[in-house]
Amino acid sequence: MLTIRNATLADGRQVDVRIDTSAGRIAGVGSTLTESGDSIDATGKLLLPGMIDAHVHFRQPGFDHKETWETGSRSAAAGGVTTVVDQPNTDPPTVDGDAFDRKADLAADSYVDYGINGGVTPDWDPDELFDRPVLALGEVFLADSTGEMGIEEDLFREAVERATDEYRVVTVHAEDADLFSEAARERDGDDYDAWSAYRTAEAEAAAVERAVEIGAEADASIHVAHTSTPEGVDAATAGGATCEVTPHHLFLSREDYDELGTFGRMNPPLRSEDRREALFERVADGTVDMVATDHAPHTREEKDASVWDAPSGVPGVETALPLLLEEARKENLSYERVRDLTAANPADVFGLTRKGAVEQGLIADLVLVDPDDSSEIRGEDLHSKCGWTPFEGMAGVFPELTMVRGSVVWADEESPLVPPGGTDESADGEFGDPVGRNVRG
Ligand SMILES: NC(=O)N[C@@H](CC(=O)O)C(=O)O
Ligand SMILES: [Zn+2]
Ligand SMILES: [Zn+2]
Repeated sequence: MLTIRNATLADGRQVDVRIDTSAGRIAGVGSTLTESGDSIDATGKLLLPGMIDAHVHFRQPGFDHKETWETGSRSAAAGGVTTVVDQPNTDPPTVDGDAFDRKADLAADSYVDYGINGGVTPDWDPDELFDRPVLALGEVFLADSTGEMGIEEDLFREAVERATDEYRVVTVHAEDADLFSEAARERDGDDYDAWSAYRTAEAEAAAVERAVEIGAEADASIHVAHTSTPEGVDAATAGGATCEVTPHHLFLSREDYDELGTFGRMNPPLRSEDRREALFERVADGTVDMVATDHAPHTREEKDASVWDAPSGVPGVETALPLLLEEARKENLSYERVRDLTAANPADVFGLTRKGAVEQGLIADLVLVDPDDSSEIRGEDLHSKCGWTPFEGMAGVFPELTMVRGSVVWADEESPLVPPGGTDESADGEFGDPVGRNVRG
């Protein structure tokens, strides 16, 4: 047993939290718990449910040079993410039984819990896929992105119907390539803003509307990935779908291209400051269901290309919760909102009923934070294999301690707990053992 004493929860309650470390569960939450076993003093510290990141690309199999399950999940643990959902655009793409099994073997190296999504291409094998513990279907690409997995509408409809029969959520990459601006393609390769001019906001909104329409006809659970515009959020919400927003669309805009160059190229692209602010409002007011990172690392060498040739995608799994906690520290978001965006709502949308809250009986996925300890985000301090971040120089509040099912997977040098038999020291903390498990069994 471990007692975390006098911690502050997101709703402001100061409680003792008792953890059954062998069962990996929260044994009690209250103000008068009798201590038994080890205890740590968490006075002045914030205790949150671990972040559930519904959208990561850990790049294995096939692209180990960009990220691996070990490096990606370490980055997650150091950023307070205790569950990730990996997307199917790997090599091979996760569209059949063998590809799923291969990825599941690689995920055994994960430091945090994980779900593995199934993907859809013309040669997908749903029977084999749904014979496996697939968490959800998606991201299903309605336009090409990294991995060129864009599909036609009739196949999308078929996939939505099958996923619904299998009681799975369908996560959609909603952009309509017919509405991309071909005129923008004439702009120079170092005119980085051209990428946002090319993959238009209208292309997102139209694709979201179509996807939720098809979803409604099948009575499906549609989740719109990385909605980058207020119009996209409003179309998803109006269509009865859930949606996610990424940190890069919340904290970066077209005005950052001068600084970022191709390190600011992703799909869907960065939008105007006005749209970024309107998106932030929808995150703060509860219209947006969750923040998910779309952690999509590429190497510096790959990004060293024209805006038309560089790959799309940015890392984000380690900086998402810290950036949101910085907004809460500045009182732009409530801690309860941060908790709902990063844990309670993803747990609810993806059916992870034993995760997502600091409550007795739930799985002990926990993050301990000093809420006032803001620090500078630097790519060199982060643990992703790619070694860079688009948030360089911004402020974040990083976890002191991250726990997955009662095991310490990350402890920074201020942490009151160190991982028993931790694997190795990193510059600013220590990892425990890789304890990640498939959340679907
Ligand atoms: N978002 C991106 O720009 N890239 C993602 C794929 C995706 O989410 O579309 C990637 O896997 O690189
Ligand atoms: Zn996508
Ligand atoms: Zn993605």
